[in-house]
Amino acid sequence: MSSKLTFRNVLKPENVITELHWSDIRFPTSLEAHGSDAMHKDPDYSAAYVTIHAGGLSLVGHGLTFTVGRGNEIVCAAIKSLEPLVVGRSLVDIFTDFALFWHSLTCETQLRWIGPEKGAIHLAVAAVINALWDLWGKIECKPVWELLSDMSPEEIISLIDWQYLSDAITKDEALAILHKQYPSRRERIESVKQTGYPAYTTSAGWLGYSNEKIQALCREALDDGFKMFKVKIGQDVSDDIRRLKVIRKEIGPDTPLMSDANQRWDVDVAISHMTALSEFNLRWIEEPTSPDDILGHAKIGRALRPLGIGIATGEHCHNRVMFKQFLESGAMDYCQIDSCRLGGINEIISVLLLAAKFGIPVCPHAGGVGLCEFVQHLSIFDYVCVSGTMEGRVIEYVDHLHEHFLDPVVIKDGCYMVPSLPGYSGEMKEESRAAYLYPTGSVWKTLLDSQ
Ligand SMILES: C[C@H](O)[C@@H](O)[C@@H](O)[C@H](O)C(=O)O
Ligand SMILES: [Mg+2]
Repeated sequence: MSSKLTFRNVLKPENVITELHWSDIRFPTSLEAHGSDAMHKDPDYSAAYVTIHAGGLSLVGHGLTFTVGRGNEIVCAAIKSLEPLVVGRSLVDIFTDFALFWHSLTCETQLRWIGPEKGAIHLAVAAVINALWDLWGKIECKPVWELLSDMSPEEIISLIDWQYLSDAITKDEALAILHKQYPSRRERIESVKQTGYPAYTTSAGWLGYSNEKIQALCREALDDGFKMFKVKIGQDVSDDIRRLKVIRKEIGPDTPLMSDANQRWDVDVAISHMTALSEFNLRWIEEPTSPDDILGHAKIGRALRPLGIGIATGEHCHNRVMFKQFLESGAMDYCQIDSCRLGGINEIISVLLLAAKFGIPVCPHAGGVGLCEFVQHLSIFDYVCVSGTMEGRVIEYVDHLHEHFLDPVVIKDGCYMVPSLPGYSGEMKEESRAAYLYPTGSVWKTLLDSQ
């Protein structure tokens, strides 16, 4: 079979991208400490939001990348710099050789200097690529997980830029992983439609919440059917012990509980701090130290695994090359892909395949705006086409800002229900985009005037 994608649907050569728009949308979540952690005390969950229009098409692609506030200024400027690489391109050309187009964004000979494939420019790539996947799903009338799950193994691997991967995974190995799961895809689609995909909630455990708020939110989450929780830690040991006691009292000693330090510690401090918390039966410590410190994570992992604590990381992992090193060196027990930090689905698929090869479960990061909406598609695809299992896997859930989306996630009994509308589920309501536009939208006008 050819590795180039063939069109099942209606695209024509004249469907050329005519407009790429970006806007700076921010939600004042810091007012109530939603999303707060040991390093980000005042996050305003924000989206550098992109729309893509093409000639002869009424459908519009919507995408975003996530920041926690002022970073939006820089990411929006980076999206603007990508505009000449996107406008004027034909959709048929993009989708028939998506890897080539992806490479043209990440390897543009002047822009690549400020990456390559990391930081603001890569977040901007993610916003554009997310919008293109949304558009593709809408054109093919399928939710993105289904668009992907209807592709042959050869088509799937044609989406990936294979540069820098061959020492860890070859195309043949990737094909073998995908072919192994191919015959049983239908059974898994039926099963995930019935049961949904398990979620854990972080919403009860933000660092800035009082004891009373944590208690109330734990009870609410248990009533809603959540069976797994995550808590923010990392200030000082005694404060963490206080918070962990409150949570354990509410959820019981055995309910899976994960912890997240958001890069707070030096390596040795991480080991001693987590050793002091070992009585709380924590399944993982997430981002214990600098997200770039692969050897440091490996060292922490060696010290904490005997205590039953695994290492989770990935939400700040720049690209497939870093994931390759984390996975190959045994520095990661849970692989937390981020839908907006990696350069969109094309790069994420390569990480899913690496994780499958190294036998590490993928548990996506979703603590942000729109991230839950995106990552559900990725985990369902992983289950159907790549890993073939939900064993040890769980998707993060945060209970914030879903009301602003046209196709928000649906959680039942602690599980994500399979999305059914065409696209990537990240389209924000027009009125929300207008109200939260920074700094001129009505919500910000009122807030800024009152300060
Ligand atoms: C500032 C943000 O809320 C982070 O704390 C959040 O993404 C977090 O790391 C998470 O794992 O959900
Ligand atoms: Mg985290």
